[in-house]
Amino acid sequence: MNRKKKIVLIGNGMAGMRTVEHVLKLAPEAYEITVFGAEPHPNYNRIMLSSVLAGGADMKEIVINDLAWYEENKIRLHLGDAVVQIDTKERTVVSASGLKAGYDTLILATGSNPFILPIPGARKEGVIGFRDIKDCELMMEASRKYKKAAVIGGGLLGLEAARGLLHLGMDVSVVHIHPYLMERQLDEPASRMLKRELETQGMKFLLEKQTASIYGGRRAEGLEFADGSRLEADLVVMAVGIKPNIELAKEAGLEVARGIVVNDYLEASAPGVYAVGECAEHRGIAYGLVAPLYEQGSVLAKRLAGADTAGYEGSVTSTKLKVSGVDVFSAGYFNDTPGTRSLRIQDELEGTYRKIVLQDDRLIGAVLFGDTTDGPSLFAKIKSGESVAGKEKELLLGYAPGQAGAGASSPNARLAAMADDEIICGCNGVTKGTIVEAVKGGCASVGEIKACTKASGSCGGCKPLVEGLLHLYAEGDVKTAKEGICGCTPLGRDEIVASIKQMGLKSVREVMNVLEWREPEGCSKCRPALNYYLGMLWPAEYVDEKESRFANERYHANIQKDGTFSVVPRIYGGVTSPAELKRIAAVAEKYDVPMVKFTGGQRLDLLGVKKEDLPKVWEELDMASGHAYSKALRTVKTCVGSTFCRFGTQDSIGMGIRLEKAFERLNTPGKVKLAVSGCPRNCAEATIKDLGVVAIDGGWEIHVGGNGGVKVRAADLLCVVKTEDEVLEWTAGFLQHYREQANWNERTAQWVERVGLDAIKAVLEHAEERQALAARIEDTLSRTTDPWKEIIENEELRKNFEPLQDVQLQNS
Ligand SMILES: Cc1cc2nc3c(=O)[nH]c(=O)nc-3n(C[C@H](O)[C@H](O)[C@H](O)COP(=O)(O)OP(=O)(O)OC[C@H]3O[C@@H](n4cnc5c(N)ncnc54)[C@H](O)[C@@H]3O)c2cc1C
Ligand SMILES: NC(=O)c1ccc[n+]([C@@H]2O[C@H](COP(=O)([O-])OP(=O)(O)OC[C@H]3O[C@@H](n4cnc5c(N)ncnc54)[C@H](O)[C@@H]3O)[C@@H](O)[C@H]2O)c1
Ligand code: SF4
Ligand code: FES
Repeated sequence: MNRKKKIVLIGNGMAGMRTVEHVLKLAPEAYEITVFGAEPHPNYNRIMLSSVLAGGADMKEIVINDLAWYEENKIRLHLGDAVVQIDTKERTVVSASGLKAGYDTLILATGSNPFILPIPGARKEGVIGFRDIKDCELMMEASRKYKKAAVIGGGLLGLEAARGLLHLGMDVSVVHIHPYLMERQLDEPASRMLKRELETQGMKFLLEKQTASIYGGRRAEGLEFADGSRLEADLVVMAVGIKPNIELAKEAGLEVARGIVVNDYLEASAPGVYAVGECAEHRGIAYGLVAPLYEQGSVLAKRLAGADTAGYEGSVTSTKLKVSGVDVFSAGYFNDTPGTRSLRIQDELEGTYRKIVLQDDRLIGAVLFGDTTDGPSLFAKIKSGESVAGKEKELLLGYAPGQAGAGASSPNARLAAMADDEIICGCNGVTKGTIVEAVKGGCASVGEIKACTKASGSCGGCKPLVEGLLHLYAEGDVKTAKEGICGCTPLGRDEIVASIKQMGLKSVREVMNVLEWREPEGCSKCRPALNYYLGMLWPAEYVDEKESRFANERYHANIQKDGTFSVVPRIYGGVTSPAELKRIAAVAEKYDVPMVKFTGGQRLDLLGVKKEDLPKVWEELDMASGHAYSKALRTVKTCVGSTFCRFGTQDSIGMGIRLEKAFERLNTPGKVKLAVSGCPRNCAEATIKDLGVVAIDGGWEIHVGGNGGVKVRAADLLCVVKTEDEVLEWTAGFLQHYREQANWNERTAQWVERVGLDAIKAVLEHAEERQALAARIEDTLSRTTDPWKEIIENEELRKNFEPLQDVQLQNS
């Protein structure tokens, strides 16, 4: 059997992983792939950090490929483990943790580091760059404690950081060395308009200021400038440019200049070694924007997959500032220099500015402020280098002279006039033609177009244009177009569930075929959702489709960032015994479990278990699965209650254990946490749980829809009952109603908020309906088995836990 060739990728960032994605598409079986990432996160969209800071996205939304994706694609991923040495003769790399990996092909995609001004005080606490999740978190944390922020650098990054800090409630001053902002992208009039707009948003500016030092104690307290003046600041963000990260390559003896020197096929100076992204220098240029880096990745992937490809010839770039309420676009050479001529138009009333720069009848640059709709078509003309002789005014005005009015200059008219091969999404290289085709093929929302074409999936700057094309070319009213559960279907959850019921559809594949899924294989959003709906509707017949579940649910353990797993056995009501504790301790010792920890839900977590040890660990623990990895009933937290507590009015432990034993193994749309408190002092924090039971004199209160996570929500009081049996019946009714009505992946807090407590009460207060729901949940529960036990007893299933044989990686 032929040995698969090995790719080692250093740098789990945007350019490197885009290259790997392409290779997997073009030649899925050709390589064993190992990825080292210095950051402790899976591949994420760095561009979106600005939006995270400005409150437009959350960290979860910016993940491009989650850990399950790596697992599914058999990529060996080492997170938080930087490569520290490359031996280009032996063709090996060594990581900080001492791992040694051999390669046939090595891809360096180490990106850049922020440039930190070498001034006194630059290493003080509170002085940071803005490059990664860690920086973003530091800024968010600082904004909770401090008030004054200074951003050094009035370029794209500095202004986006400043906008984010304003959103976080800080008083923000931008310190810029030049007389006007974004001088690398804008001419002076556009820059002045930009400054005025940002000032109205609350940003302050100190222009032509050179920072000489940062003063303060251990933490920064302010900036001192070369002219002797000072600015107070508790947080200093340096955004004065970037430096390609080339140290590793340099030490390995590769040719470097500003970046790692590569040829048109991204080859570095040693055999089998390539570089892509910001760390690479091609024909003297190291780029700092994703579009050219993705172009490089595409060429390299084709090369590695053995597909025909022309070499990479360099890129003309365009930029768009991602600050809400401000539309700025810049492309090519926008300054007036000898041999160029420029045309400009400024409308102070409308707050718009347009400038085009020409050389020898060709368009070589453009700046737009206020309305950037024409950015893509101007950029296309710059890239094509075609003659625009006689069309200069048309380009400047956005319509042919004499055609003004009658909507000739409206964004729609301009979108309609664009040629099919004009690029709409620069980040992902998607043309107008591709988007129109997707719309005509049935994509009915920006989300669906993104899923089909990737357009608008990176910086989001092209979203208004994508939306414009959608409105222009969709057949029927887009506003009433349904938001499907994902890009594979225009159908919503309710329509899908109703069709499954009415047509008696019994498998994921059948649903996709009958309901005419656009993507025959579905995606990671719809497959698990369909698997859930089918299991919920047909508890007796439906056989759970393991491959439609996420990696955690397939392995019945939570995958950790180093590739090991965490094991949480079920400890009913949080009550254990010396014998059980001894067994857990013995297993932890035998399998070298690096950490045993109490969870927030009063359970024990064995962290760092190797995949191949999981079945043995479960077997020797001889305890039920705690389902800490799945959308299911997790824990029932209890307080001491009347058994020992002098305030307790009821037996909260006994009630908690009854509930946990009654509903364990139950699949639910989102995870479900319960708690029981023995009196209104509520020590078990029952009112921030999906369902919380609180004892009162002579009965129990049942609260629902609580959440203690990112968005805290206090639960709503559903009812007050007298007996434990009634608690059981109402809980059964509530959980089954949630199972039947909520969207997959929707927690009770979101569901209760969406449908309203009154609507839920109206159903559950009806005794017959409540009992019917309880009967249905009982039927489902009677068919469940413990997943750990199932694997322990089944040799075939145990094989899934054998170590991957196909990747060779040894400790040095
Ligand atoms: C806040 C922000 C907003 C931005 N907005 C835009 C935008 O709107 N449009 C745009 O086009 N561009 C934007 N950019 C720039 C864009 O994000 C970068 O050009 C792009 O991420 C570079 O990709 P890369 O893969 O070369 O580097 P990166 O994405 O930085 O990835 C490199 C990775 O390699 C890792 N690494 C480094 N050394 C090692 C080692 N020895 N071993 C293992 N791993 C290592 C790093 O930790 C990093 O995770 C923005 C950048 C930032 C910071
Ligand atoms: N929307 C976008 O496209 C976007 C957003 C953020 C970042 N990025 C990219 O990320 C990278 C980093 O961005 P950046 O803005 O740091 O780099 P940059 O090099 O584009 O801008 C740095 C700015 O800092 C100023 N500066 C330099 N020294 C200074 C000093 N001592 N005091 C005050 N100002 C000083 C410069 O005049 C310049 O305007 C770039 O490649 C950029 O293209 C792009
Ligand atoms: S909630 Fe009441 S019964 Fe339970 S531990 Fe607290 S004080 Fe005691
Ligand atoms: S231009 Fe950045 S996502 Fe389309």
